[in-house]
Amino acid sequence: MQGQRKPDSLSFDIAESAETRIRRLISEHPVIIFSRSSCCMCHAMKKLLASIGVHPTVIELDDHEMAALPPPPSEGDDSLSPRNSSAPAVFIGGTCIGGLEYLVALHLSGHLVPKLVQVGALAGFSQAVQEFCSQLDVSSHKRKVIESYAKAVNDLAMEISRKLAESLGLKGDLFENWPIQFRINKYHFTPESVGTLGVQLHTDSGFLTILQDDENVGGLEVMNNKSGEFIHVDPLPGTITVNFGDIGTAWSNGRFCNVKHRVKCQGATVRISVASFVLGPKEGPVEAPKELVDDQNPRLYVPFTWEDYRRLRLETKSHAGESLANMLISSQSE
Ligand SMILES: O=C(O)CCC(=O)C(=O)O
Ligand SMILES: [Fe+2]
Repeated sequence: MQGQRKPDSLSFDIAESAETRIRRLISEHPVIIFSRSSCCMCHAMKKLLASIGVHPTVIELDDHEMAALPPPPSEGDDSLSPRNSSAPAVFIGGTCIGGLEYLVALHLSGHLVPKLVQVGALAGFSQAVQEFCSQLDVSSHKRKVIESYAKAVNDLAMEISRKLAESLGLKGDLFENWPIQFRINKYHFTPESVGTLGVQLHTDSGFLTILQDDENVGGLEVMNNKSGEFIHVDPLPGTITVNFGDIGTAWSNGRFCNVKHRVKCQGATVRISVASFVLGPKEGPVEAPKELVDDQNPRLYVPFTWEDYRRLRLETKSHAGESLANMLISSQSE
């Protein structure tokens, strides 16, 4: 076996020197930590990276191999002590960052996350959140607040969606990569606005919405589909509102009801709400799972993508779910 097989990612070829092996591993993994076994500093580094959504490769080395690690760039922060050769070291995008102190310092300076984005180590929603923050040029404190809010809402949305699917007898991570879009609504209501609509009657176009409504100022009204009457959703601090959108109705083969709602001004004041929309599948069409289709429940909608559906809503200016009728199988066979 010696020297014949090309070593795969984490394997160790006896013919490779410690230096060659380390160089190879550094080049193959965007984020990698070298550490002696059971090191609490390595654990702390892993925890810090995991809190940002990055799960580094960790390689355990013996003392001799640790000494062969390349040093961090010399222009590092002079206030930090030089790296101890037996302490763990993290490499990002092929560059040695150094030990725990250096990693924390990089994070506190706000440079860690952009570096992780740059080397492609942040996946899915984490990357989207980082790019969103970079466009707004927000401070590192605000970036952390947005990051933790996005992560909490993302986790909650996935948990609620999973439970809803379970309630229909479906298992698995069915909504794993479905994008989530955030919207912050700020209403500047004046005395003249009282009684007028801040948001016209609509359904949300996606699968599910998590709405964190203003804790003090009411105005959200939900329509009862049967009677056409409006129900006031009064502010209740510490709670969120969850409703289905059009994709929810199509995906569930008509079992989940998209909710018509609006916002009416109740007083001259500023009102703020944060809506997080679980849209639809990232790739491929929205389609009711086969378990939701049988003789009693024939398939209602043709497969369609969220983007196409959204375009149709915009083009036809139909905001309250009317476009779903165009997607009915019965309407297409006429
Ligand atoms: O501001 C609200 O309470 C509701 C906002 C809303 O319905 C939306 O953003 O889709
Ligand atoms: Fe809405």
